[in-house]
Amino acid sequence: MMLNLRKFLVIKNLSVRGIQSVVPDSNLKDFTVVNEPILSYKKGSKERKELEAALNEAKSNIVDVPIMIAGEEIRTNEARFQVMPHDHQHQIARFYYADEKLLQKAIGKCTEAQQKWDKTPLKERVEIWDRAADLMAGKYRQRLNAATMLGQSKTTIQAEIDSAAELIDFVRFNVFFLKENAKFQPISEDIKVTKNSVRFRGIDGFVAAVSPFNFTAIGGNLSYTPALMGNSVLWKPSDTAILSNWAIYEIMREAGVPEGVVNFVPADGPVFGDTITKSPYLAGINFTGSVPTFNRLWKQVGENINNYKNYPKLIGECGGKNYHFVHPSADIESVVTGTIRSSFEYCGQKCSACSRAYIPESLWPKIKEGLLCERSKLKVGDVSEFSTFMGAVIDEKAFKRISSYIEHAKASPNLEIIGGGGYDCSKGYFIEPTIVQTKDPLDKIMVEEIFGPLLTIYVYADKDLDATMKLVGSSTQFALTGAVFSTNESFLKRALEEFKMTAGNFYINDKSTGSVVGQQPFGGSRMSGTNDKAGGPQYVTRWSTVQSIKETFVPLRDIDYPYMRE
Ligand SMILES: NC(=O)c1ccc[n+]([C@@H]2O[C@H](COP(=O)([O-])OP(=O)(O)OC[C@H]3O[C@@H](n4cnc5c(N)ncnc54)[C@H](O)[C@@H]3O)[C@@H](O)[C@H]2O)c1
Ligand SMILES: N[C@@H](CCC=O)C(=O)O
Repeated sequence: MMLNLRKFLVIKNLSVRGIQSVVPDSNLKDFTVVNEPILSYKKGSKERKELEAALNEAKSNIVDVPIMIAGEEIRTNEARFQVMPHDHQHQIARFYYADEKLLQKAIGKCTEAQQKWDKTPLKERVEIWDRAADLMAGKYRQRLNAATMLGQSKTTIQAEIDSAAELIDFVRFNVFFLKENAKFQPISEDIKVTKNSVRFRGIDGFVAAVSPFNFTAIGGNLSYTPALMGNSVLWKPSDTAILSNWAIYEIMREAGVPEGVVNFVPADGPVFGDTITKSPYLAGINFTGSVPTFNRLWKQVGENINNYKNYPKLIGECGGKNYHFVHPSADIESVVTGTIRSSFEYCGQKCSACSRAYIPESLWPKIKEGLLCERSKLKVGDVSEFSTFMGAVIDEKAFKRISSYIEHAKASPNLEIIGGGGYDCSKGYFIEPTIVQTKDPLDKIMVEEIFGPLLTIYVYADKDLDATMKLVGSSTQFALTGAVFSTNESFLKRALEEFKMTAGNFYINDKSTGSVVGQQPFGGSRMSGTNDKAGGPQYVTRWSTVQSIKETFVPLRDIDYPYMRE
């Protein structure tokens, strides 16, 4: 019996001998990337003139933004409008909600498109992304910035670092990281006998990208990075970032992303969440937003777990209660400048914004003086004016939430408003940059995410340094960003250990905001998110389902093992 079988194998394997590897190399040429430069917008500069023209154009139009499903433009009977937060009677975009039926249609088309898209060689995808980055950096830079400034109430510099630099960086660096990751191939001990390889595959099904209002770049990253890796996507933008997100969609289409690969589907949040989590084809959720929304989605996935074709991948980057911890040895000017910028740039609506600070009694008089002096110089108003430091908060809901904390501060005996505290929504949703001092380090104002221009300070007795350090990690459920200020090396070493689990992004003698793609990969731990580090090298691989392939070129001969014949 054994002999006969061997004979059979020998004959069969004659044809195996001549076969070469059938697994193609990725063929990605090597290259390096650098971060997109931030333009100056000085008076008379080319970029300033171009931005002014783009702002005028965007202000004088209401852009009609359809739902896009596999290239089909869809409009429903009920139109909605995006307004300028700093002038809420001024509409800049008209858009429509996809209802459950349209979302089901999008899921079908998207899942179908994935099959073809995943076969597109990496090289071709990389070329599309390269073209897109060039379009964003050149021809469409000011369209993106103007849409972000007017729609999300960002000042020139805040738009430039978001909808220009960070967005372009996401597009370029994710391609770079894909290429770097593709370089890794597993060990093949003798290539003439066996070749081992891995290849990236998209996930069969669809990925739901759900993006927040506060960063245009995040919308682009959440939707197009899964697409780069061979997935197809249903992108639900935020209602308050429609215009800038639509610009990204149009640019990616012009660069060559085929119809159906990313489908632009504004929708009511819960309707979207309920529909995608019910679908057996849900391959993943790429979410950035608040904790309650992500928790709801996660629970719904759990409830539907028996229905899916794949275990859906869940990425959720959520909120924060970010801190500045100041040691008695700190450089006062750095503390003041960093805290003002972190707490109040973009109205404190960066997930990384400082909203609680711990300051030693010995430095408090000088730091207080500095903070109040700098705060009083901040101009709040129309973001089209180049002297404006901050615009309005995003919408009425945010305005009410933030002003309720100001009212809480006014009413509480433990809290004192030492700067700002005013708010007015008659024209735009304006809230003054506000500084509160608290006697209670565990008051809700020091614990909950507020997401607005409100900084609370707890002044600690220098002798209570150790106990105060403990408060940083124990006060809140979040661990997104944090900063420590000190000129004492041994204290900094200690802080590095003690604060290890309190922040996914940790800063030493720098403000808690301003992460840069490729430089400070971004994400928080604990309830601040799954910490998949957008802008870092691993992020792209999260959106791939990798296949390992073993090819054997030498015939298999033996069923038994040598020791069995001894
Ligand atoms: N960690 C990070 O990287 C990061 C970055 C930016 C923003 N954020 C966080 O985002 C929040 C602010 O953004 P936001 O106000 O847009 O957050 P949000 O949670 O209100 O909304 C985020 C997105 O979810 C959608 N949504 C709402 N309910 C939904 C549901 N039931 N199912 C599916 N989608 C639903 C919204 O329409 C929006 O598109 C803050 O908490 C901030 O800290 C975190
Ligand atoms: N990249 C941003 C955070 C994004 C969240 O809003 C920063 O670090 O300032």
